[in-house]
Amino acid sequence: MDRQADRLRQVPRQGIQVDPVPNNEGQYFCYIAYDLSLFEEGSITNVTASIIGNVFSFKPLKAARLEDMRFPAAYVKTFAGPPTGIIVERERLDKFGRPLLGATTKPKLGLSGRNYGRVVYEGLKGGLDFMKDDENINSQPFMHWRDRFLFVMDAVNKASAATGEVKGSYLNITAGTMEEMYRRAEFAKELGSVIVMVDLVVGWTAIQSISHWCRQNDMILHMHRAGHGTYTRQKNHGVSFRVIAKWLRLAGVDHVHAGTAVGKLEGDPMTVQGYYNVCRQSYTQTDLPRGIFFDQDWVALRKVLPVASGGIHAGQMHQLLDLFGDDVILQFGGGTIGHPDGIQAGAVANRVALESMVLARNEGRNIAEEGPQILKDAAKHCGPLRAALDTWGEVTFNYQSTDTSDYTPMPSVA
Ligand SMILES: O=C(COP(=O)(O)O)[C@H](O)[C@H](O)COP(=O)(O)O
Ligand SMILES: [Mg+2]
Repeated sequence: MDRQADRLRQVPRQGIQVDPVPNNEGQYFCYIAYDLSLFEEGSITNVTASIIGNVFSFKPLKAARLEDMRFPAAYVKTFAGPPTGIIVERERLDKFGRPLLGATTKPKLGLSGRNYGRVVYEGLKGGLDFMKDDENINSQPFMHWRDRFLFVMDAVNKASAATGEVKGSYLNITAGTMEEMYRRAEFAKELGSVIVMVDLVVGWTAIQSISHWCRQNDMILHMHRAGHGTYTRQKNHGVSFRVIAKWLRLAGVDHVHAGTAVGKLEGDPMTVQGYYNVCRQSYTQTDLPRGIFFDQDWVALRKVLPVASGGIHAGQMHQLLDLFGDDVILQFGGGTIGHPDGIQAGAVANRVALESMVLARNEGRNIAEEGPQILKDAAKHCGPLRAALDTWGEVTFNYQSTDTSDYTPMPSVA
């Protein structure tokens, strides 16, 4: 890594530089610096058409992977960025000093609007801050979008009244046309929702358009990265998610799914922390163990709140808090709704697990090591947490083992 860092310092500000010697996998690192005037200001669509438009299909190229990008401050300044940002979101929600808690409503397909609303109410009443539509919940024959919005907002209002807390549910406005997305967004606003959601598959122009709408309407924008795995997962071809995260911050989303490290979906801890840093730092420094190749000045662009979601449960609370800190949404779908005593009990278990862990951390305890005991102690006074730990068990996965094999040092070119 040191040699690679030395190498990075020599990267030119213009032109192409290819390492003369391949790494152990027979791959070459290549650095390309483009002239700023080749890009339209404020358009991720234009950036992507240029950077990944044709290159990846060239015949002589067996495979290529875009690992990272650095944007000059002058170009960053041409984007509006997240419409709300972490600071304003926390103020609007009146929630500070802890991660936010959410859950994806399950089963993802098949519920009627009324039954869907019941799940939302149970989760929020039990202590979650947010519930969330799943990525492919749009407007299907079993539940039209308007019915979903009405039943969900009824649940949000009732749960807010019952708990005295600000609550929300990400209403997925993803649709086949922009006109329809705006129609759904307007209705969400009319009903008093604080947040709307779109899927990454809507495309960059649609993301930037809806981001502008959110900015004009004081609405939080949640982004589900549906589909990203088709081009981010293969380590020798495609685009790293850290680049997608950078594009999304520029394009302007408030939340983005960025991985869990300890859940059911791929992503090692250090690399996932790198994605989080890109989302929520003011200035991201080169950090090769976390896959960050370049310094990036975000020039006062607001911060994106990363979302940890995908097969996580209360028994992993210490790991999640230790890995990601406070500025994150911890989203337990099956880990709430699959609770043996019901959805509300699942939400109570997650809220109690989170608050006990935050309290222990604030008292100076080492939660990474003492976490399982802290959870067991909290469960003595909380039946739902006890049942959750009995159901999903002790955590055995060693999240500190870090696979950095993707970033084998480049050979020296001295
Ligand atoms: O439905 C879920 C998670 O449900 P559950 O909590 O029941 O596993 C989401 O679509 C995943 O978060 C997507 O993955 P990612 O967040 O990595 O994009
Ligand atoms: Mg999902």
